[in-house]
Amino acid sequence: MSNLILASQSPRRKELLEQIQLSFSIIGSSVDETFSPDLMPHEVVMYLAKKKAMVISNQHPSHYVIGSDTVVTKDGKILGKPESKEEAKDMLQMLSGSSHAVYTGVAILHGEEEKLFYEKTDVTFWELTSKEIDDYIATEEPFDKAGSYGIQGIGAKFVKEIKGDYFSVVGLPISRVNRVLLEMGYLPSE
Ligand SMILES: Cc1cn([C@H]2C[C@H](O)[C@@H](COP(=O)(O)OP(=O)(O)OP(=O)(O)O)O2)c(=O)[nH]c1=O
Repeated sequence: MSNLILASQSPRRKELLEQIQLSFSIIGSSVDETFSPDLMPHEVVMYLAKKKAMVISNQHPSHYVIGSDTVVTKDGKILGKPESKEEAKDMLQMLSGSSHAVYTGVAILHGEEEKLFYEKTDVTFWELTSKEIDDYIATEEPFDKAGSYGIQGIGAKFVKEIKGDYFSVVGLPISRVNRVLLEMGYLPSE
């Protein structure tokens, strides 16, 4: 087993980490993703990232374990994954014709050592018609994604502008993950 573990069930996070040619194992971590309403968005994503990583790190303390979490924020509201078509529609209507922020938190745990960080990316959407939103929801792409869209998929056509790390919007800020692994003294091994 590789000494690097991605604690995630997200196919996107797997693809992103593969993109930078790190060798790693995957152990999905399912945790209760509820959080205190007093937390700020950056605190939420780091808290949940750590929770996901911790479950796996406790079982593999000699490994470097990466956990991550992504949310969208708009007008002070934190948007996670939609649970229904109605919720997806509400979220996309909220995002239409304006800017929102995408926060991705990352936790890298190595025994007692821990690094937590987050990236904030600003995304601006074109004005969307009700039909565009309905047609998009019918593709089912929104359902496993924070904010009800995927910038890497059909949702790309809604995006007018982005400021910050694209990969963080997809679910993992890979260049920063790589930097932090180096800082922690991570050396790849098979
Ligand atoms: C905004 C946006 C989010 N997303 C995804 C990234 C995350 O996978 C998902 C947010 O849910 P998360 O709870 O962060 O992650 P997950 O449940 O998919 O995976 P795991 O907890 O096992 O690591 O939304 C996109 O794929 N594209 C986008 O443009």
